[in-house]
Amino acid sequence: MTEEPIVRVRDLVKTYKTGFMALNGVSLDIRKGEIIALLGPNGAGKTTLISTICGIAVQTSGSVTVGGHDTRQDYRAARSLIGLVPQEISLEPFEKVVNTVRFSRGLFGLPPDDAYLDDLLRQLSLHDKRDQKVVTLSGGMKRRVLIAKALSHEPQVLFLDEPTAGVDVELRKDMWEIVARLRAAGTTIILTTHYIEEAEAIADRIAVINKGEILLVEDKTALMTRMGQKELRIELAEPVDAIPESLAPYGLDRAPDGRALLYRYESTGERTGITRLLNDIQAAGLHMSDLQTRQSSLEEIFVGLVTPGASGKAAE
Ligand SMILES: Nc1ncnc2c1ncn2[C@@H]1O[C@H](COP(=O)(O)OP(=O)(O)OP(=O)(O)O)[C@@H](O)[C@H]1O
Repeated sequence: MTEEPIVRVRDLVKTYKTGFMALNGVSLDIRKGEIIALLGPNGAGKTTLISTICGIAVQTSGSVTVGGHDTRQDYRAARSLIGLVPQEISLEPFEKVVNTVRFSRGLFGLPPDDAYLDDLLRQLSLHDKRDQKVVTLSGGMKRRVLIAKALSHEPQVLFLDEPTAGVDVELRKDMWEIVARLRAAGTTIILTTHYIEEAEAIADRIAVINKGEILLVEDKTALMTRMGQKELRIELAEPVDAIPESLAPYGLDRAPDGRALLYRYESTGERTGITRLLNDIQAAGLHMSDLQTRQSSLEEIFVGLVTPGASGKAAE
């Protein structure tokens, strides 16, 4: 039996006052306990989608339920299950870390629970900073405080809008570890990101959104296998000026220096044609010095999906 999704989005349309339709019929189920990454170019509608699910923006039509509660009819119950880490850092600079987190919890009408908050701060490696003023923290620590605030009322679902925008690589990896730990503790996580390697590193599922529409939602590994291509790089002992006519059917590319031939094939295909190609290369009188294969990255798949006219295959 499949479990009810923790977040259920149905036919969501959001038209702003300007008349701009930022969401055009989005439907999406988010499973309990997963990490789902929303990928999309600038202006695709990611923040609008998150804001609408969290009840910050009101949809024009369609519905959202969180834990079975409709976000319009039963806003408080739905919102109490959600933690939101916004894109912008918005913190009281002169407040102590622990107070700002306590305050967030209070906003949800929950009784104080310092044991929970201490535990949370520990989980986010913020415990030794609990009595420091926010203004004295580094940018990375401030982001952790935002996460602590978002989790202060013990929500089941955490939305992270661009959690690592503009942070350095080391901090980004720290953030990935935090996300992995939260997931292990049972939190469902929805994140938007511009960094495709971020989605590749931490998400279980990928949703690609473009121009207010969801283009696909798929298991990350399955997506990479289904849409990924492999490239075989055949290094040649002697450079060639042109690809021999007999090899034309393989659609090979020649490396700019003529020292390698590139062959692309479906990674899922049973017949890759490689054995025949290698025989034909030898028959054409070329000598190979090395072979390397490379799997296309999520980034290449993504660009193929959202760029008009790019890789016809991915746009199918
Ligand atoms: N309050 C608003 N009024 C009018 N248009 C808006 C409003 N907020 C967003 N938009 C427009 O809606 C579209 C989607 O914006 P949104 O912020 O959801 O995209 P996004 O995918 O989060 O983009 P980014 O990656 O740049 O953050 C954009 O074209 C944006 O200009």
